Amino acid sequence: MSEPHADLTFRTLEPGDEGADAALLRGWLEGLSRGFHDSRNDDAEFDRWRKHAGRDGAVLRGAWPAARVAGGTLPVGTFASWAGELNVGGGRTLGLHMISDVTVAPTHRRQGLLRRLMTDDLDHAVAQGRPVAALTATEGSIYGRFGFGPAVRGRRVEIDTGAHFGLRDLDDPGSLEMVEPTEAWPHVREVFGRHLQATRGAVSRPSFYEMFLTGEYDWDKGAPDKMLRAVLHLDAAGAVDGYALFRHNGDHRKDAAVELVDLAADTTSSYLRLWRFVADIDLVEKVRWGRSPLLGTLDLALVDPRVVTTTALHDTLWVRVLDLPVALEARPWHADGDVVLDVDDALGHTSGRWRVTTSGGAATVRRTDDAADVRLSAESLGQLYLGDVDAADLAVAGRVTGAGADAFAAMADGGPTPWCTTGF
Ligand SMILES: CC(=O)SCCNC(=O)CCNC(=O)[C@H](O)C(C)(C)COP(=O)(O)OP(=O)(O)OC[C@H]1O[C@@H](n2cnc3c(N)ncnc32)[C@H](O)[C@@H]1OP(=O)(O)O
Repeated sequence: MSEPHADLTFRTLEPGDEGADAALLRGWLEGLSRGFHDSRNDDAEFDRWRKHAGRDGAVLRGAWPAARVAGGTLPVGTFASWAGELNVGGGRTLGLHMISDVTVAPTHRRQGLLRRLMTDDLDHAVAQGRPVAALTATEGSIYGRFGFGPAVRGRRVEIDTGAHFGLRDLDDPGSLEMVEPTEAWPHVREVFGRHLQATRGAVSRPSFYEMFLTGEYDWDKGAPDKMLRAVLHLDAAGAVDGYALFRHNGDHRKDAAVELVDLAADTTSSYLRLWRFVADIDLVEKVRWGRSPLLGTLDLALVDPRVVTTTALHDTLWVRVLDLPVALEARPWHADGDVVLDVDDALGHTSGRWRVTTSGGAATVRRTDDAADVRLSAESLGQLYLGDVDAADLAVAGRVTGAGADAFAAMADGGPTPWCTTGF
């Protein structure tokens, strides 16, 4: 039997490398667009994409078929990754391997091409010393087999900002200023940077967020985002400590609504004042937001919680542990204890038995030959890693087993619930 994929050439490309083959890069981008059913890209779009992917230091993997009828630059598989940061709780961030742009052409689907690209890429992540990998998924059925679990969930909400909207206590010494999104951008970047350091489950933003949050270009529309608006919140001393980016949906009748694009703030009073602002916009009585936490400060500050309707609940971040001791020692723990985990990891990165000893909120983790107290898969480990799902609930579902499951759950389970407002 011949080698699998013997007819394909596997390459990695670095868009940030000036000497990279521009024709292959262009082909890679077109392969990606084809895979996601997007339109072709013009020269300006290619330049824009390359600039941002280059700034991220992205590594692009692809599989190219031998040229037959076509010119040979379009790959039949695409896969991108780069280094970022993940807040793992307890005020700590870890190096993150961020994965995106995964496509396989219809001619080559279900022949193990994604498996090959994923295996190569995770090996690369380990070689780079990145302890955790993450992605956002198009389908829930793809990534569990590779050790990723849905680790952060979020909600799409519609908020009735009419007569029933009211906040309990809003004692805000600060003020608001509407500015152009490009003027807001340096502040948006700084406030978000603090949000990343403070929020469990938050992920650093890829470079393309600048284009997206300044309205320079909306990739979905293929045009600048001329409807984007920005407001900054300033504290009593005049320093920017919060922002909201939003756009009106263009409907000036019954379905007039504001879509909240992004909102972050350093303090609760700044956060709620920004919500008050968005809710008070005239001629609009609906605000929609796709990045709401499962239960957030706004929900708890509302006089009438029923003004919030959850229109969708989704997984926002899939996580895969690559270096188990580094990952588990970085996250917070909630009870002292000592258990031996036996992890079933089909790709091998976290396989085997590990003694986890917790004391005073911190863990030490060592490889061991001792008998296991707890058994779980790499996928379950990824799912419970940030605390979105309790180990106790996974135990009830039969996904964390063994005599030490209750002890492990007591050690691992505890807030806060993670929240991620970054898509990639
Ligand atoms: C992070 C991101 O970018 S998410 C975006 C994912 N991409 C898309 O949704 C674009 C459209 N889909 C595709 O391009 C392809 O179908 C891909 C990339 C999802 C899968 O690529 P393929 O090369 O067909 O996957 P591959 O053959 O390596 O499959 C590996 C395993 O996953 C399974 N699998 C692959 N895709 C799916 C799926 N969509 N649903 C369920 N199982 C799947 C295969 O059956 C196989 O299982 P096995 O190991 O038990 O035999």
